[in-house]
Amino acid sequence: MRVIIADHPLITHKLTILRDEQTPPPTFRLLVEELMTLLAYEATRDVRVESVEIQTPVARTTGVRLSRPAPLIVPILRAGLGMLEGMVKLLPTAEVGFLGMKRDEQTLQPATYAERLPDDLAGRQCFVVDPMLATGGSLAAAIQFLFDRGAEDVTAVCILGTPEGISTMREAVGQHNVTLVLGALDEGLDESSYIVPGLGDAGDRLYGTID
Ligand SMILES: O=P(O)(O)OC[C@H]1O[C@H](OP(=O)(O)OP(=O)(O)O)[C@H](O)[C@@H]1O
Ligand SMILES: O=c1cc[nH]c(=O)[nH]1
Ligand SMILES: [Mg+2]
Repeated sequence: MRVIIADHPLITHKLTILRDEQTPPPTFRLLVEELMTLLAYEATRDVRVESVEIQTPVARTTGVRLSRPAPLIVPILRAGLGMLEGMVKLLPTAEVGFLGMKRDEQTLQPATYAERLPDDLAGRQCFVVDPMLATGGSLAAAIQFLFDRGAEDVTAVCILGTPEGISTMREAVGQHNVTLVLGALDEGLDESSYIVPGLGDAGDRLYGTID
């Protein structure tokens, strides 16, 4: 598994506001979307393209367009939904699948409550988005859904990650072709397995506390 940690002052600047407990939900939502767009630049570096010939007002030239089949973006609900628009903006022809997952805060096991994915993902480039890679259980379970459908090329994008989450992912990924893009690598987990320093519960900060 290839791990890319974004190292850019604009990302760190936006992350600092995102982490601040005083930042209200409307600003938080905007920043999550903007950070996704910045991280998408790294995450789509190897997106598949094909040549296309066009006529400019001056000359004929060869450019590229996104190859078919279109890439698949999979946000992990709830919090991943906050990143979807930022990714779709850069990949407007992409299709979108959904996974709904909730980490049990006692056992730390992810429970899947929604799944809407194409049956066959062979040959599709897949992009999974979720702001938080904590223990790694949720993201590992999510990419297993994709492997089970034949996906061979998966890029996961998280705003924050931990060394523990990366280890879990390495084990889950094995020899599959997976790239993990992080906005920042944080210190680790606290006694409740929240990311430190982190930003708290991303889903709650985006959409409110519902449990
Ligand atoms: O790496 P893990 O230890 O599995 O934790 C990370 C998961 O926890 C959060 O979702 P949560 O379960 O809080 O659901 P939510 O998005 O509905 O708030 C987050 O968005 C990840 O999906
Ligand atoms: O720090 C954390 C850990 C899991 N889920 C979150 O939303 N935040
Ligand atoms: Mg949550």
